[in-house]
Amino acid sequence: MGARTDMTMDIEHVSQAKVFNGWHKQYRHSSLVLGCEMRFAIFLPSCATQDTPVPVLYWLSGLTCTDENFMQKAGAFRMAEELGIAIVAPDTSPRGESVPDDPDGAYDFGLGAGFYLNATQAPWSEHYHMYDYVVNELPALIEATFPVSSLRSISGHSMGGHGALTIGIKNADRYQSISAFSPITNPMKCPWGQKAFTNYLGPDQDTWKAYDACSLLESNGCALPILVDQGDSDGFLEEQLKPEHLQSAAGAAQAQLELRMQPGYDHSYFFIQSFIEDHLKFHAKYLTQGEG
Ligand SMILES: N[C@@H](CCC(=O)N[C@@H](CS)C(=O)NCC(=O)O)C(=O)O
Repeated sequence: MGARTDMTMDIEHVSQAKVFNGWHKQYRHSSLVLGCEMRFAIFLPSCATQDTPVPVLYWLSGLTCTDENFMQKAGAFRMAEELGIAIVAPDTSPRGESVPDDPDGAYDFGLGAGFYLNATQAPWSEHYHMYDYVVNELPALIEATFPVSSLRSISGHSMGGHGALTIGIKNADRYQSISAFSPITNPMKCPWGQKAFTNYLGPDQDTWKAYDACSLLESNGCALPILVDQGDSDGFLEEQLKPEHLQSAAGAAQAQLELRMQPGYDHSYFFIQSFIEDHLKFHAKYLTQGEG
């Protein structure tokens, strides 16, 4: 079944399940900015109606993920229902047979690894526009289709933590608050980021700064509150994630960053599940209680 929106786009209902009195639903739609079919998931708390629209937390997942990892593993719905917050989880890259992938099939580039940027280099530049998708196209579709308000916050994990930080820092007028679990904080200085940026953006590192949270803090500062949780037993911590770089950049920019190192936790959704309620309550302060 297709529900026609104001945006002359059809969205196709894929699945739904009642959870903690709210609803988890998946949809497929044709993305204009990505040039392919995309699937996303939404959790709608039971209080969401046309008369009482709810704010939305956008969740950006990490390498290899789809809309399903967070929704199935994070354990977020009991608290999202209690707080009256919708959660939207997009996919992590454009998808489909016409979308190019890493030539060696590696997990850290191409499909499942869109890095929430707009690629400028062929062949990636035809479809890989996850920045525009997350910032503009998806919220417009969500707000035209569901009983939600235009109050938004953004969070994510690993590559998605990089996405949440960079998108939030660059669009402080569109979001209320930013959080991240185990984010890639300084992609210009780590192997995952250097591989992705070289391929998607080309060799000129000046163009990389627009998608590097530490560079963006240096050039833009950040007016929004930021919460970051990082496990100290995360196998990617030193080589890829570098939270100390974010802390220095935030300090220099006088940004409101709370970085919490969590002893014994790794990079998995067990870690996210352990602290997701803190992140939901953090965002609720700015989404539903007018702080900020
Ligand atoms: N060793 C992993 C690396 C990728 C990875 O750790 N992905 C993280 C995000 S960076 C994730 O959330 N994986 C999916 C999950 O745990 O559900 C693999 O090859 O799949």
